[in-house]
Amino acid sequence: MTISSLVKLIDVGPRDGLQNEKSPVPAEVKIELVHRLQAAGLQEIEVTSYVSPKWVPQMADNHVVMSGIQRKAGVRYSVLTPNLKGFEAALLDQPDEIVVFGSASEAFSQKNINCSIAESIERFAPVVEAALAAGIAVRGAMSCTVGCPYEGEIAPERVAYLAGLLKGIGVQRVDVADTIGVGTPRKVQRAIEATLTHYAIDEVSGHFHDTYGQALANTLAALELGVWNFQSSVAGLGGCPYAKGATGNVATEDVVYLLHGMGIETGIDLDKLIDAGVFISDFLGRKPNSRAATALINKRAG
Ligand SMILES: CC(C)(COP(=O)([O-])OP(=O)([O-])OC[C@H]1O[C@@H](n2cnc3c(N)ncnc32)[C@H](O)[C@@H]1OP(=O)([O-])[O-])[C@@H](O)C(=O)NCCC(=O)NCCSC(=O)C[C@@](C)(O)CC(=O)[O-]
Repeated sequence: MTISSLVKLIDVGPRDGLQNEKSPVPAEVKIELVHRLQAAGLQEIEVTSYVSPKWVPQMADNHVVMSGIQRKAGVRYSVLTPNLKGFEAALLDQPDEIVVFGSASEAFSQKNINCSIAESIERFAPVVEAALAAGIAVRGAMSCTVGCPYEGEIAPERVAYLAGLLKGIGVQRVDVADTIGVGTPRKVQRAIEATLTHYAIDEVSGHFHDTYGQALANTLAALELGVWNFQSSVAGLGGCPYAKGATGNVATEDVVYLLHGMGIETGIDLDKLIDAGVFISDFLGRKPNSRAATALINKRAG
């Protein structure tokens, strides 16, 4: 398989990146982050989630954030919707894409969305149907495709099983997520290959957390299989509230540096992206968790 000469990145920083922050991040800051990401050339941004504010308080301002964004033509804004209640709320804010989020691990499904895998599919089915009827695209996030914080290693067959269930209810494309960042290249490739038994390569994206420093290697391994859609988080923000100890997604800056270094186009201006990462990191009172950003910031400082 040839490596694609073009890669599409979905920055999930405003959602996956910020959902785990303990102190509330004001809606204006989230909106400004989205504006900076789109100005840097991101064409897909995962903005927020319509989940229970009791479960994830940081995303309680979903409506304020979504309605406060000055949308840029050509940019796709996606949001997470776990059930019809979330979808109905999201619909008012007109996302371009909704994301239902399932898990290859039963235990993680219970901890994250309070139901079994089978029950999650029953909940997602009417959401998918309603979204497609409203002309909204549907993505499915598949958590724990290589490892689970509660069950340990996850076999590729379980990924194929989940992918098949999502395909069966009409989910158009899926993310192969290494939620806790335990994956290494061959394991990640097996999870992707399992997904490819139900989805075409153009419908599969990689979503790698960087807990063990493997996310860039895993990105390269996915590229080698022909994957050309990836999720990443500006400044390496994030973590999942139901995956203790897991760190953020791979930093978008690091992925862009890797891709541009390989001659792969992303449409992203790395300098502007770094500034977006500095903006949100300054607000959070820390340095961007990106090796490329740190190196280039030091270089700028001379
Ligand atoms: C899914 C539920 C809602 C089920 O939660 P539940 O308690 O089973 O739901 P319920 O239907 O019994 O409702 C309980 C209460 O929640 C309310 N409720 C019910 N649904 C909604 C909604 N959509 N929006 C707002 N409120 C809602 C509902 O109205 C009710 O309110 P009450 O009567 O108690 O006041 C809950 O478990 C939840 O919100 N979980 C949040 C999970 C989450 O956001 N996790 C993080 C994102 S996933 C992730 O990060 C992984 C990913 C995608 O990045 C990929 C990867 O790396 O793996």
